[in-house]
Amino acid sequence: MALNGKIAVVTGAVMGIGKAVTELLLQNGAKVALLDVNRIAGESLMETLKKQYGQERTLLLNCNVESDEQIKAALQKTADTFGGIDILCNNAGIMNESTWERMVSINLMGVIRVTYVALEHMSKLAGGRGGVIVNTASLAGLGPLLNCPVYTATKHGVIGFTRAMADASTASGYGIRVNALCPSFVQTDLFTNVLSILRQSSHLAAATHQMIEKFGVLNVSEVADALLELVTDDTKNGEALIVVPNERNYITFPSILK
Ligand SMILES: NC(=O)c1ccc[n+]([C@@H]2O[C@H](COP(=O)([O-])OP(=O)(O)OC[C@H]3O[C@@H](n4cnc5c(N)ncnc54)[C@H](O)[C@@H]3O)[C@@H](O)[C@H]2O)c1
Ligand SMILES: CCCCC[C@H](O)/C=C/C=C\C=C\C=C\[C@@H](O)[C@@H](O)CCCC(=O)O
Repeated sequence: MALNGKIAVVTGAVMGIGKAVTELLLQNGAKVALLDVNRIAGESLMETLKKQYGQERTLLLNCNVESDEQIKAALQKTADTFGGIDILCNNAGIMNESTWERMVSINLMGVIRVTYVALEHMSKLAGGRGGVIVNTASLAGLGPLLNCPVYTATKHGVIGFTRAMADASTASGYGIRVNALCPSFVQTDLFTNVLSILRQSSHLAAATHQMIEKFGVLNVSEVADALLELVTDDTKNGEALIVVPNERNYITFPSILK
C-alpha cells in the first residue's frame, strides 16, 4: 500500500509509540486522525504537526477506547472529514496490574471495539475501500512477562484476535489485512512508569531487569518503522512481527494451527 493520500486512524496517538507512528505516517503522505485521552499532550502535538504538515492533514479527537460511543463518533468524524478510512493502528494501551480489569478493557477490548467499528467504514462488504489494520501487541503477547500476568494475557489475546480477524477477512472478502506488532521493551512513559512501580516489588524486579538486559530497549522510531512495513507490504496478513533492537522477525506459528 502506497501511503500518499491514504487516511489513517491511530489510537493512543499523542505519546510514545503512537506519536512516532503518527509522525511517520504523515512523513509518508498520509492524513492522520489522532485518537487519545490526553488532551494537553494532544493539543501541544497538534501545534507542532500543523506547522510541519499543514492544517488539513491531521485531526485530533478525544476518544477513550473503552467507550463504544466515543469510538463511533471519532471514526465517523474521521470519515466525514477525510473521506474514509484506509489504515487503523490499534495502539492505545496501558500497563498497570493493580487496575487489571481496566487494562483488559483498554488493551484487549479496546482493540476489539475499535476494529469492529472500523469494519463498518473499511470493509468492502460495507461499501469501504478495504485497507490494513495493525494491532500493537508486544513480545509479551508471545511469551510470559512474569511481573505482569494480566498484561501478558491481554497481548496474547490481541495476537489471537488479529490472526482470527485476518482469516475472517480473507474468507469474507473484507479486503482488509490484519497484523500484529510485537515489540520488546520500548523507551516510553509506559516503560519508565513500570520500572518505578517494580522497585516496590523487588522480588520480581530482578527477573524483569534480566529480561530487559536480554532483549534490550527499542526507541520509538524502530517500532514505527516496523509498523510501516506491516502497513505497506500488501503480502502481510495474519502476521506477528517481532521487533527487538536491530532485528525484526516474523513469528512462525505451528503448522497445525494454520
Ligand atoms: N513501551 C513498551 O515497552 C511497549 C512494548 C511493547 C508494546 N507496547 C505497547 O505499545 C502501545 C503503546 O504504548 P507506549 O509504550 O507508547 O505507551 P505510552 O504510555 O507512552 O502511550 C500510550 C498512549 O495511549 C493513550 N491511552 C491510554 N489509555 C487510552 C485509552 N483508554 N483510550 C485512548 N488512548 C489511551 C495515552 O494517553 C498515551 O498517549 C501499548 O499498547 C503498549 O502495550 C509497549
Ligand atoms: C516491565 C515493562 C513492561 C513492558 C511491557 C511491554 O509490552 C514490553 C514487553 C517486552 C518484552 C517481553 C518479553 C517476554 C519474554 C517472555 O517471552 C519470556 O521468553 C522471557 C524469558 C526470559 C529469559 O530469561 O529467557
